[in-house]
Amino acid sequence: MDASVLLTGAGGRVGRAILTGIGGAYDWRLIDREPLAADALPDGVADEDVIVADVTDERAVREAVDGVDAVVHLAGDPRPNAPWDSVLSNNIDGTQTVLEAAVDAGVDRFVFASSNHAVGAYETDERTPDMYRRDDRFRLDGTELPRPSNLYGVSKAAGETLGRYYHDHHDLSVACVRIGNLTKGHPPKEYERGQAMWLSHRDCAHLFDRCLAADYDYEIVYGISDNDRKYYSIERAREALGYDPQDNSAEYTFGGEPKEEAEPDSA
Ligand SMILES: NC(=O)C1=CN([C@@H]2O[C@H](COP(=O)(O)OP(=O)(O)OC[C@H]3O[C@@H](n4cnc5c(N)ncnc54)[C@H](O)[C@@H]3O)[C@@H](O)[C@H]2O)C=CC1
Ligand SMILES: O=C1O[C@H](COP(=O)(O)O)[C@@H](O)[C@H](O)[C@H]1O
Repeated sequence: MDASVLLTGAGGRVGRAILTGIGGAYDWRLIDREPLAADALPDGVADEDVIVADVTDERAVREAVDGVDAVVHLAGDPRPNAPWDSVLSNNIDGTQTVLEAAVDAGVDRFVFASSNHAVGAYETDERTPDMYRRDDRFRLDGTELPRPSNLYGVSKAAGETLGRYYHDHHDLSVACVRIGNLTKGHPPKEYERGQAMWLSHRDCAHLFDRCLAADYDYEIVYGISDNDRKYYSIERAREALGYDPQDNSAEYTFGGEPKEEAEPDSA
């Protein structure tokens, strides 16, 4: 029998990438505060498993987690410039509400959509733009302390810490994925930083699949493709989760077009 998974924020960009890639591999329950488009639903999801609710609504969340094996928690305000009242409610309170309900319901694992913005302040004037380039050796590996870029990044660091708390005190397996820049079809165009932290749709789906299948306690990993340009290590994701990404922004021009075979990367 397939594992049952609650996916929060199912109608968004990351949710759609996951459902397109691994929609057939799990029994899904989907929650989003916006109604989900019919074409966003994997085959076979029953109407009662598609829930329109806010993740700060404790009663709705408790009903939603009842009976699932795992939670993939994506719902939140994804804007790097989001104001404090929004990230406090949607991202921090929402994450705590889902975690508390998950442990009370006996859920085994929790996968949290963290962000590059939890560590954006490592990108100092001294390091940039060199760190975005192929031959630069600077790497963050997930063991460093958060250094958020903005209040949104603070909310993601808070989510990681909430995950740590619920893991330590309630024995919940928790994987925090510091997602880079998810872009469909090609890396972000003419954006060195974005190309260094590109996460393709198929690598995104595969990474979240590994988060749902591997055995771990508490992990913080980077969610990027195997880009030649990178300043995030993906070694921990490989080791702890069995992540094996297929895409690389170097296979595209700076403008985002697929390169001809054997065309060298100039950056
Ligand atoms: N797209 C990206 O490149 C990255 C995304 N992330 C994180 O991944 C998660 C998903 O991001 P995206 O799919 O890009 O955003 P999105 O805005 O496309 O999707 C978010 C979904 O969550 C829902 N939502 C928001 N607040 C909610 C609430 N309080 N209750 C219920 N549903 C709510 C929205 O209706 C939307 O469908 C976010 O937590 C974001 O911070 C992190 C790093 C990069
Ligand atoms: O966390 C996020 O990061 C990505 C990439 O950040 P950016 O500053 O390079 O745009 C962003 O696109 C996404 O909306 C956000 O949730």
